[in-house]
Amino acid sequence: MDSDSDSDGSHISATPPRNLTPSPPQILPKKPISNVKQKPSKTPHKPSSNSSKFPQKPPQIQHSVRQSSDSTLVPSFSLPIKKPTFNNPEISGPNSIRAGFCSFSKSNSFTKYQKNSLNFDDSSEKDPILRSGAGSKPDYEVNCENEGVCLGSLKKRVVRKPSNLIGCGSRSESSSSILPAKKPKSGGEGNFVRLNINGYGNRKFKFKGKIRNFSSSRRSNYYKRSKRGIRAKNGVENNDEEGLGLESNGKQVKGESEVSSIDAELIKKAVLDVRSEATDENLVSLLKLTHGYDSFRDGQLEAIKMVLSGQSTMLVLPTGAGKSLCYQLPEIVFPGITLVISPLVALMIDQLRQLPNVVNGAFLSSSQSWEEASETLNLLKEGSIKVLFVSPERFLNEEFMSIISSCSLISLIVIDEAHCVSEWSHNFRPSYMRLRASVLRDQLKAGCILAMTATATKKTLAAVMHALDISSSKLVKTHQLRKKLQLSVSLCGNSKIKDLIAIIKSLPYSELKSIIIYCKFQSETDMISKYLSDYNIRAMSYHSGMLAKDRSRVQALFCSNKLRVVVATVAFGMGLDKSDVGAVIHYSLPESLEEYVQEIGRAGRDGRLSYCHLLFDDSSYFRLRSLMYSDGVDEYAVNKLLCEIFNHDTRPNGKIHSLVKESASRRFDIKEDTPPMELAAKYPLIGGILNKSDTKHGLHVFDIPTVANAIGHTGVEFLNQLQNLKSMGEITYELKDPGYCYVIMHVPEDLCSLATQMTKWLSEIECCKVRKLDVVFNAATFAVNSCERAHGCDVVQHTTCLQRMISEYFTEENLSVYPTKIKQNSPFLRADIKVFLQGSGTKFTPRAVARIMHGIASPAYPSSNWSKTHFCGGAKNVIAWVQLPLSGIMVLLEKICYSKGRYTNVDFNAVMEAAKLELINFVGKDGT
Ligand SMILES: Nc1ncnc2c1ncn2[C@@H]1O[C@H](COP(=O)(O)OP(=O)(O)OP(=O)(O)O)[C@@H](O)[C@H]1O
Repeated sequence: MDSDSDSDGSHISATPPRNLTPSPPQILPKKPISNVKQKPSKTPHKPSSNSSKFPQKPPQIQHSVRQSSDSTLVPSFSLPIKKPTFNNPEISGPNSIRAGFCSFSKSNSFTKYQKNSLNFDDSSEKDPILRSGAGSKPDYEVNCENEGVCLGSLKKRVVRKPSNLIGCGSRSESSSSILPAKKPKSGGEGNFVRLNINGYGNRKFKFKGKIRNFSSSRRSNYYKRSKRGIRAKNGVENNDEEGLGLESNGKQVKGESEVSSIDAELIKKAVLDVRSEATDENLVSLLKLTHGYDSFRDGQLEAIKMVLSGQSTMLVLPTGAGKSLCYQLPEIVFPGITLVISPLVALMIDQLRQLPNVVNGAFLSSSQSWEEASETLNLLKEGSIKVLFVSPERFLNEEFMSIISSCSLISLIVIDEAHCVSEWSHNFRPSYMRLRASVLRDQLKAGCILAMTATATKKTLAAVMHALDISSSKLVKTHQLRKKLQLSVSLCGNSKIKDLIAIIKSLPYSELKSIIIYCKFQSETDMISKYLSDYNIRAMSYHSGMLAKDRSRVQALFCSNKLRVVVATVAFGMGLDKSDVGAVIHYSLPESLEEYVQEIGRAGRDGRLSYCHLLFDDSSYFRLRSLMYSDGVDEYAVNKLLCEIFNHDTRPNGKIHSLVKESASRRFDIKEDTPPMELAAKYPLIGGILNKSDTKHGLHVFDIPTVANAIGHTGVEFLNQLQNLKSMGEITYELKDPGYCYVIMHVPEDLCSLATQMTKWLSEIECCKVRKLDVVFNAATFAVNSCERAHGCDVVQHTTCLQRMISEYFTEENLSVYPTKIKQNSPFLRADIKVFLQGSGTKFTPRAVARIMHGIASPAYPSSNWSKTHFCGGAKNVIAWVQLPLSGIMVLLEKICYSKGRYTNVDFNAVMEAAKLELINFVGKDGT
């Protein structure tokens, strides 16, 4: 499975693998039939077993259908990073790089905006907010001026640093004066990975791409937008039907001209007023001056007041409800810095852009060169940065921790996407585990913690609040879904893709100018976007397998309304603040209600009525459910791993030891990252490297010209692609013997019981993920089959019942309301396992057998070995003549049928149990 994460850090544990066999694509005509038109019928389509349940014309909708926004408008989101291209370093000499394949370090370019700053020197003693929320370093100053509050030069432009590529001299001029005395070590983060090109010496890659002046583009955007803003205030263009205080485009961009029109003295006074008394009135005045909004939205004021009074707060607001404001306002009022921990560089960039212009912001991510990271840290030490966005991986870096804790007063630590702290969330990230109250409060002396999320169940919230030591009374939570999202569901007929076309061609979708379609697999996105284009629906795909520049292009086209439909994997949408997305269609079942709520939350951020449709079917649910088990481990494997880690003879205490990742992954059948061969199938560049490289100690050493020539790339293209793969987290290079390094401090007394505990914990996480998928499927099934079709629900529209189920799920953690469709046994299962074991001479664990029966590959039992057995199945082409509807034309259809595994509809655990019994019979002992 394609996890498609563009995240900046470690993989989520127990997440399906990147590159498993995709689900079966739908039958596609070789040539589109342009004259086949979908006529919307007058009456709702009657559900039938073999046709789409989606009516050609949906039932009456009370609200007017949204129109596209003015296409001449400036995009509400423009990508600030333009990947620099290399000045062609024509590769002529024997230049070689050592490339080790691993994927724990994900790379992203460094961008830093310096903005006009707001500085303080008020005495904290006089000030209740400074006393309560400011931590324990009252002597701290941030560029103090004589006046209590001062604004930086209003004319100062936002400076955008050129992107850091691969540490080959792309450091900006200005950074030279503030280089740290010591080059940071790569440490535990895998950062600062550098390309070692023998023979280049000091030769620099020049920054060839034009450095876009972010400031000037923002300024011109502002001029265009501010007109709308004014009109909105006059009521001409205010479409805020919810009365949430939304501007017409849901967003007001701050430009310098706007700041310059504001009297700095007013902001200064407003800040001082809030500091002395954080009343509603004082806060609204400050909000208006800094952000231009007239009022707060639901939950904002309550959260801001708590934070300003130094009380750590858990904030749960729906996507697009305005969580960022809840730290943006306090950060202006607080004297010290605000650290915002954010999981994705894309999110950091977006949030950096949204900072009010009076605040200096920067970000640090694990992919920066040490020069750039040092530069930011130096600015931080100088007190020139008020808000710092950091990746959670930073908190694993001792050097960062010691710098940050020694140099700055940290008034506030914000944890964005805080559900990632909990292993019970839909998106647990091990790097978030370090974020504990003990680290944030005791080590960093943070004055206050603000944890924010849009999607967290009761169990997840409890875990997050426990980890961050937030009292249960400090939870600010509003309804889980924004109003005005119309939810509908349909069970697919024979052809899912045709159902999709029917939906898009019928009202209200046919009138919408901005639609996102979510798919599970990368190949699906390409296939569907092509299909839609063939039907004259302007669509493009977006997934993490694409080059960064292509992804940026798709996003920019979409945001400027030049592209109507984006067909994307989960990789699309984080940090996307496009207000006028009219619809989100799920072509694949989301893995959890959390994922569903996040993704539909990208529609209708402008407060207008928007549409969300979920298409589902049994077979893709079974397939997804199987894939949920692809990362799990056996107790047997955990035990073996622990024995190797704590081997007394070869690994004495107190010394650094390592475990080579790839071989360990294979030996213990524990999923590591995408293996090179799988990458090669996906990326020709990797195939070229594998063909032309010498392998030494697990590293691939190769000569750039040879490989670049072999695959028909120029040197620049080659290096760009290499960088791109690094930024996607697929590869790193110049790593020596990539492995896990560790020091044994204390050998656990009983490795066996530790292994049991660890396996139990991992399997609970696995079960939790499976149950989340079951809940989505059951909710969809209930809507289609059992909903009473009252209170606004009908054949397809299920806003009321889905909203009720979502709300129940998030408040009650009600995971098993409806019986699952998965079978607990099959009459032939044991016999099939027996035949399989007799026909293979390899040793298996019950999990390995169950995986094969479910068609899932694993490191020790790759699909190349087992996919041809009839238990696992394999890819094959089916060609058939099919008559097109309404035309009488016969067309040749080609369908690639992918392996599904014979027993995907039988519960994985039940298959494991059966395998265990057969293994006992077969080898005479318990499953080994
Ligand atoms: N009080 C307000 N009045 C009007 N607009 C607001 C207000 N607060 C926030 N906004 C706007 O709402 C939009 C969404 O805000 P923001 O990005 O903070 O949402 P979010 O809750 O963080 O969403 P997500 O979970 O998707 O990241 C932004 O364009 C922001 O400027």
